[in-house]
Amino acid sequence: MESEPYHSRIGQALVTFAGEDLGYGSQSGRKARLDSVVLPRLTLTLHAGERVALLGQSGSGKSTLLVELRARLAHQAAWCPQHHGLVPALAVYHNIFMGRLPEHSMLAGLWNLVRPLARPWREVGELCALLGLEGLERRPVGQLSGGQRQRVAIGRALYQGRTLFLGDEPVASVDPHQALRLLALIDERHTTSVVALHQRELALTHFDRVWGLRDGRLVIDAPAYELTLADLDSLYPDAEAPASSPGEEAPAVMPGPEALPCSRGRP
Ligand SMILES: Nc1ncnc2c1ncn2[C@@H]1O[C@H](COP(=O)(O)OP(=O)(O)OP(=O)(O)O)[C@@H](O)[C@H]1O
Repeated sequence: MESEPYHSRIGQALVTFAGEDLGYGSQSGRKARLDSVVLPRLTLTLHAGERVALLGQSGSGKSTLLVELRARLAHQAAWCPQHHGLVPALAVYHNIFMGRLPEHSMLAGLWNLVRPLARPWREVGELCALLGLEGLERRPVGQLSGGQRQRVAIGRALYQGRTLFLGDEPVASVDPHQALRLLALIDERHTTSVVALHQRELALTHFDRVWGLRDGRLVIDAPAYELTLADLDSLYPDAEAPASSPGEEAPAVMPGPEALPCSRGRP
């Protein structure tokens, strides 16, 4: 994937965690309290120009880290969440258009719901063509396949037009060829990205840097060219464990209404 050597693309630090606790808590008045720490004493830096693969087994804290990055990067970052956050009853066009909703007036937003505006219609159509969604612009998202929905969610993030991309498993439901094409599209339109994924090979071949989480710790923070698949295997201690018995499912992560991602500095 290399267009320009990694080191020459790296710019200034965009976000630094210096021994901070990341986890979930609650808000009382203006005070945030951290009730459960997922990533204690996290130390890492994201630099401009880096393409980072974020790995770790389920529950290791990838989403927790991404949500905190998003909070710190505010409007610089396009966001593609794990569960897509699409509105099933609305058409593909409207779901992608929502990426820029905050930039439009309330009236333009409402008008566009009834009758798409010419310019966004053209822009979204172009994006749909790139994403392999051409001809589906008017179809409600609830009538799409899982992979198509995933591409709509990526389309909405691309439509935000930011320089930085944060994706929580954005290529989990597509085939390996599509995954490569989508990652290339994300790279083309963003100078910096952090992408959670489970495809270890992709992490090594497509990204500059790998962050690996295990047992609440960042155990890998290294350039991809220094790593091997065996290094990444060490992030998945359960890989050899016997499969769970039928009917025994991993607990779903269901954030309670009062639980808020938050962090606590620890100098
Ligand atoms: N809202 C919340 N409140 C409290 N704990 C939470 C909340 N969301 C997640 N957790 C816990 O934080 C830990 C890390 O979860 P997180 O979703 O960050 O993991 P993940 O690596 O993204 O997992 P997956 O690959 O399954 O998406 C888990 O133990 C989870 O149960």
